[in-house]
Amino acid sequence: MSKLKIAIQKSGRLNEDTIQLLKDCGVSIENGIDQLKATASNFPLEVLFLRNSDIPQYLADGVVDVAIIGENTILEKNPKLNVVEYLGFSKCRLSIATPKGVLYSNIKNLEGKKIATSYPNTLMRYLKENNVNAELHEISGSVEIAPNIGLADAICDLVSSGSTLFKNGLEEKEVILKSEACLVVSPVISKENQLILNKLQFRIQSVLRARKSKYILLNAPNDKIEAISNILPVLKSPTVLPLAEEGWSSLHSVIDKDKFWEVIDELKLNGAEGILIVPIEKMVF
Ligand SMILES: Nc1ncnc2c1ncn2[C@@H]1O[C@H](COP(=O)(O)OP(=O)(O)OP(=O)(O)O)[C@@H](O)[C@H]1O
Ligand SMILES: O=P(O)(O)OC[C@H]1O[C@H](OP(=O)(O)OP(=O)(O)O)[C@H](O)[C@@H]1O
Ligand SMILES: [Mg+2]
Repeated sequence: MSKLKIAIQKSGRLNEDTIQLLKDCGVSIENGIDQLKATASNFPLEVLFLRNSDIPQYLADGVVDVAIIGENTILEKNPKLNVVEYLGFSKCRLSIATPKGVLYSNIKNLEGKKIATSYPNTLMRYLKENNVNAELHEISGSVEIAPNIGLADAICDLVSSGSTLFKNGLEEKEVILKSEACLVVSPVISKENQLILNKLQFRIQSVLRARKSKYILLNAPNDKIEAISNILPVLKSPTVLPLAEEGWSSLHSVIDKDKFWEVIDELKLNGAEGILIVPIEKMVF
């Protein structure tokens, strides 16, 4: 039977969350520490542990069928590749930064300047769109040091908390793109493996949906059920079950995990009691 070949990062920022996602999808992969290839024991999947920068080419050539990788790497190496799912982790942005205090009102200020970056293609595209000519210096890491050693006037690199910029006396001036981990498919995936990918993607979607949601249970007087149902930011109308105590019911529903705190006071004002919020493992539609 055919196996879907998936590329994931060998080690680094994406590795742990990627393996956790596959685990949450019920896919068990056991690889020794130095092993670069592993086979799932309970799903037709072969996992290749690779360097991020090599993955776009392997996708284009069909050496792997699919990959979990930062969208920033795809946009830099091969923007034509097809992103089929955003995965909600490794969120960061690609930004232009200059030394603190340097005046900067817009991208035109970079005309004729030197910019150090690990993202020359993405940056060049952005500069071209804005009709700016600048000199790019490609560096593979520690880009933030470039202005301090006189190598560049500005940098273009990934930012998340901003602490690397801060530590190097730099200020973020312009966001070029926002990125997160995503699922990317090879343009030459076989029909057979596309069917396996559909199954994996269905599982991923169920896991991601569950991560965004919580299950809410609360007790309420019967005459308040309608008011409370109207407040709850739910997918469908809640399940209402009678309590042993006359005139009271229990309401159950699924809510967006970020919206709960916005409505808690209103729920209480409308008589909700004994509110429980519990995690959901999978949400299958
Ligand atoms: N500070 C950050 N916060 C959140 N996500 C980040 C951050 N830095 C990088 N990322 C994301 O994680 C991905 C992997 O980054 P990492 O530094 O682990 O690998 P790399 O050095 O780019 O690649 P390679 O696997 O080739 O060594 C990046 O492409 C980006 O999508
Ligand atoms: O805004 P922050 O939270 O400080 O994160 C930004 C830093 O994180 C990444 O580097 P990483 O730590 O992955 O090191 P690397 O350059 O060796 O990949 C990125 O290249 C920045 O330097
Ligand atoms: Mg990095």
